[in-house]
Amino acid sequence: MIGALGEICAAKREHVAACRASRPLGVLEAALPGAPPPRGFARALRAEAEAGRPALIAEIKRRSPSRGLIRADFHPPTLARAYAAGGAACLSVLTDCPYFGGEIGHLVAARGSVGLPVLRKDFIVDPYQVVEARAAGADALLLIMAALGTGQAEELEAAAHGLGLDVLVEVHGEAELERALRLRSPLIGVNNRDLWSLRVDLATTERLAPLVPADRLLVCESGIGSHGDLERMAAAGARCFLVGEGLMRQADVAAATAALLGRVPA
Ligand SMILES: O=P(O)(O)OC[C@@H](O)[C@@H](O)c1c[nH]c2ccccc12
Repeated sequence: MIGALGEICAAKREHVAACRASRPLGVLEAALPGAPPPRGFARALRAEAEAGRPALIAEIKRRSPSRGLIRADFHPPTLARAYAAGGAACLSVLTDCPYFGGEIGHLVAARGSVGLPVLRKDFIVDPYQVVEARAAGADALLLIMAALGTGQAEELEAAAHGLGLDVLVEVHGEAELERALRLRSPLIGVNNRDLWSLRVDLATTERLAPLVPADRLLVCESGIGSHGDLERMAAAGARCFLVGEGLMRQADVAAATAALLGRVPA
């Protein structure tokens, strides 16, 4: 693999090897019974969508390879509470370190300060990371089809489901969507950002939404900056929305979240 995604996944494999050496899988597994029970990530999204409200997954994201530093004033528990106050249905927390400035501790801290279900947002390439996610209290994780073979994705999904984690399966093209639909997860994320070139185009969701079967829940990801963008994506058929930068750049995160959802005048 070449490009941004290839580089990140190669670095991730090395990182996982180092983690495994310092904290063997058996140690992580021993921590699982002490982890807080899963909160039902897919269930929370479905409840919002069925009530006719846009279901927001609000993301805690310090930096990114394409945008550099996004938020200097970065305190995950405060951000989690602001998102909950603004009306988010779920949280997403970046736990990748070198590229996104995250760490697993951010997820633990954010989750501990609110009652919302939390997605571990990372580049999951190894079953070790699935156990690590659940041991830290994650309620769901992301699988990126562009980074995984179908068999590998199936194996990681089975591991996640086996631990009670929900899975958001991410695609950004027709071939990836076709492979994603062979998995069991009801949550299909269409990423408007191409993870190879890092370019964002909301038309990606418009192109792929008609190809997502009605029994799956479509999550529109990336590049949503306003309530108008959200309405455009809703018109394309999305009922769930994953938003990071557009909210992370605002001084008043709770007010910005409510405005994005159209709960107060924008
Ligand atoms: O900050 P944005 O443009 O609102 O995007 C959020 C989220 O979709 C994005 O962070 C993301 C989607 N899929 C990913 C995979 C890895 C890292 C990051 C992502």
